[in-house]
Amino acid sequence: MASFPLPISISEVNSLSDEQFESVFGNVIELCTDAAAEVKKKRPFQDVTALCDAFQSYLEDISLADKVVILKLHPDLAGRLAARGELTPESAGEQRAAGLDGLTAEQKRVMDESNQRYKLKFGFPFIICARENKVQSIIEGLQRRYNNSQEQEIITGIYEVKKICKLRILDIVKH
Ligand SMILES: NC(=O)N[C@H]1NC(=O)NC1=O
Repeated sequence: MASFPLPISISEVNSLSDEQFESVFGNVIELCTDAAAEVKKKRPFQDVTALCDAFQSYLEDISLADKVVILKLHPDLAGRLAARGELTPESAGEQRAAGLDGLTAEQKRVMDESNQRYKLKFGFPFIICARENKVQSIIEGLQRRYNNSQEQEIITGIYEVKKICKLRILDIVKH
């Protein structure tokens, strides 16, 4: 991670070395360092919106197969990695913000079963921007979206990844 205090200004973003840029933005899309490696080539950015747009374009322009790879990089919400304390700091903070670290036994059972069922149907985890939700809306979304088609869920999953990405960038860059 960065060896300087965050947040940083857009001009500081533009002055980072390639290596620093990849380190600072390497997890704005969960575990997807390729995105930062591509986006760094688009510098300079005029403002934080332009930087966010570049990551969003990356997510739009990749193939369907690569979109699925990105969805698969995400941890389950309130899943095994969370229980083991092995989430990335970003994901841990987001899951905490939604209240997922304080589930009742019944909520945990429903989450586990619904996550499992969803993953079995689609082949990738259920993804939602946790910071924009609370436990109840996450459980509802998980159950409602199970009825969607594969194609719809790839689109919706990537849409949620874009929201997660934007909030992570706004934690890093002054705006
Ligand atoms: N599965 C899933 O949605 N995970 C992600 N959501 C979020 O807000 N942070 C994550 O890691």
